[in-house]
Amino acid sequence: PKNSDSYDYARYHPINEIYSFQDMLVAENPKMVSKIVIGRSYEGRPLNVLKFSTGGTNRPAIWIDTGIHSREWVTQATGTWFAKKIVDDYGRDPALTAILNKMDIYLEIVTNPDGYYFSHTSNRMWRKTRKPNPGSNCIGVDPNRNWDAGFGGAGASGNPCAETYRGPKANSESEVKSIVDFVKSHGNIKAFVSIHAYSQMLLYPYGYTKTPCKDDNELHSLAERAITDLASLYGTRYRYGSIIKTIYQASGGTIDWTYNHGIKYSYTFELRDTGRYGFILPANQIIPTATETWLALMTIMDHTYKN
Ligand SMILES: CS(=N)(=N)C[C@@H](Cc1ccccc1)C(=O)O
Ligand SMILES: [Zn+2]
Repeated sequence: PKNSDSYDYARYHPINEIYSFQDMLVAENPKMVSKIVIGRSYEGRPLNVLKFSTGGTNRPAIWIDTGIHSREWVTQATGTWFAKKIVDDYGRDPALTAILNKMDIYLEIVTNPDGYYFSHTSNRMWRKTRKPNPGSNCIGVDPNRNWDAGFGGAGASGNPCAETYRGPKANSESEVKSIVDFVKSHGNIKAFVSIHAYSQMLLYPYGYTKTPCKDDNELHSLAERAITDLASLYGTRYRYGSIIKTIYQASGGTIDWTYNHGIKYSYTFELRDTGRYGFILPANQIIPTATETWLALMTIMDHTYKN
């Protein structure tokens, strides 16, 4: 594609096309968009983060990641659509413009590049990273069990062959450690949204314990508003609540760590669908999914901006 207008958002793209989309978007919007490489994957691919900023230094920020589970292809596609939406809506949509005049947005679209490449070339259903596990023939760690939050507890596996293998220790995966280091060095992130698929859920901490997080009430009512706004477009229905109560117990999850690190507005989305197509969501649902999810994301970002 020649530019970000001719890029086909209604199609799934291989990793090289997403990477060139990122460079295109930066080249087209040099004042607002920049690309930060926060680290490298196990196989050496750059971990690219797009930064959307209208000025200032180290402004309060919102983090969004997609594709940490590589087979959840609608999420990387949605992240690509979000990137274009942000540059298109700044200066046009009053709510987004107000947010970007005061806050920065960081967006990591291909959060597990090795897994994403492997899901295109070898195994469409690949979920984990692609780092070999010493002493095992099985490859990969579940990057949504590798965080230092209830690490190693119930809701993750110690078996390298399991899809939910937690890894030998917290932050063993560079794809995870790179985000941890970025969050720590930035120090001013106010909202952290990690986007998965599928199930149609909006989840908040905790996954590793039934004990409600201290902001449970606020996070619950914000989630309710967000999924109501999402449903307003096509009627897509989401369940919402804490991870452990809404989906299942899971330890070492991303947003449990970000929440415990002080980022109050920590959410995980599980996008479409509820199992008819599952991870193999038809490409004609990419744009509807991205568009309805944007409404919920805007609700969360607006609340963050106002609080
Ligand atoms: C279908 S799925 N794998 N995206 C579901 C996802 C649920 C979850 C979300 C947040 C924190 C912990 C767990 C997981 O098992 O990793
Ligand atoms: Zn997932």
